[in-house]
Amino acid sequence: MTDTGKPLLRVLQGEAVWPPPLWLMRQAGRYLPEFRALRDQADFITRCMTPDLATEITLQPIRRYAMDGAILFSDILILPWAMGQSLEFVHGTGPVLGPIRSQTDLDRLDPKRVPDATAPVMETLTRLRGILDGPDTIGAAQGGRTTLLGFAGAPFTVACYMVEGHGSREFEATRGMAYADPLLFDRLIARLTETTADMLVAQIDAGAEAVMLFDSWSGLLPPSQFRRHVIAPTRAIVQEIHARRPGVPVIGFPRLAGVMAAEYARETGVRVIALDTGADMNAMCGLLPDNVALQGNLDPLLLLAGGDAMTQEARAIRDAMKGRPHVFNLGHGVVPATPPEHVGELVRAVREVGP
Ligand SMILES: Cc1c2[nH]c(c1CCC(=O)O)Cc1[nH]c(c(CCC(=O)O)c1C)Cc1[nH]c(c(CCC(=O)O)c1C)Cc1[nH]c(c(C)c1CCC(=O)O)C2
Repeated sequence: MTDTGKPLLRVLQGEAVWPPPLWLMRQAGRYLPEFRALRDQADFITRCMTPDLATEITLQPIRRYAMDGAILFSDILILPWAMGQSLEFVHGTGPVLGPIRSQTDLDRLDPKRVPDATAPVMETLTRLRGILDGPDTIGAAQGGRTTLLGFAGAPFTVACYMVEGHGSREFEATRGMAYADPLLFDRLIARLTETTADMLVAQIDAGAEAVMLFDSWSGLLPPSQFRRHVIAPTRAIVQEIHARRPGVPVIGFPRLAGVMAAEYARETGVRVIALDTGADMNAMCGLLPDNVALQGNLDPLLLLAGGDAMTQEARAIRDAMKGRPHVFNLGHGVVPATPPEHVGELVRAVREVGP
């Protein structure tokens, strides 16, 4: 099958496809027993940096559910780690980093390290693309339908973890720094903008057919800060990718951005906007240019609950988007307690079209 035959890639390029292609954020993860089995073999960073393991983990949900998209198994915090920031994933706590609070801290980071440090990630993408499009593996079993997605965190969300040094609900140290030392914060965002664009171009060269920018905490910012730290750097990254690798779609996920999501979609140049659970997809359609595709947005907790309520809501989202370029997905990641059978039911419900 040629590239243009992949349903997800067609939608990412602006075409309406029925029924819509689907994949799920965090589709490779703790809810899968086969993921938990590999989890004991190595710590999280080692799993991301070992092509054998990262390739296998990426493919687990593709084997089970024949998803239309395979998203690279990695993390948004691999970029600061590759620049030299200390990073550890602590069981039960999440990521812990040596916080960046001064120009001296920022100067210690070295963007020149990124290509070497992320070489195993690129190797993983190249292997995945070979398998997904290859003749005698799961690629063939699924008719080569699966699109390979690369990703990065968007600068603001990555800066949240870099400055705070750990996860948070409010990221007060980060948002405080943006006001108290705007030049330092701008320099951090600028450094992330450049390194993120370079890393995504490298992911495309290694085999990614589209890339996604996760801006999970963009919704914490008021409009003026949202324009400065979310829209402007995202636009710069999208322009750089489009200039250097024309035609490769970028998916943007400005989580919790509310009404600012419309301005984001218009101003950044993303081909696809991923909407969170709280967004009204229909209302958003009216605010978007016709050539911007939508992705989303079933509540991950409805997937956890399963049953008729889930399949009905999934079909309602799907049917409301009929005729528009739409990628079916969740509004945020699969939660770890989700029964894998519910994912199977969801995939069947979205793919079954009535007479
Ligand atoms: C904010 C953020 C991070 N990472 C990511 C985001 C943006 C999306 C979102 O808002 O969820 C993105 C991400 N993280 C991971 C992927 C892989 C691809 C996928 O399956 O979606 C992607 C795309 C793997 C992961 N990243 C992480 C795990 C769990 C690691 C484990 O326990 O094995 C996985 C599968 C760890 C991680 N990584 C991060 C946190 C806060 C944590 C700890 C919380 C948690 O455990 O869920 C940072």
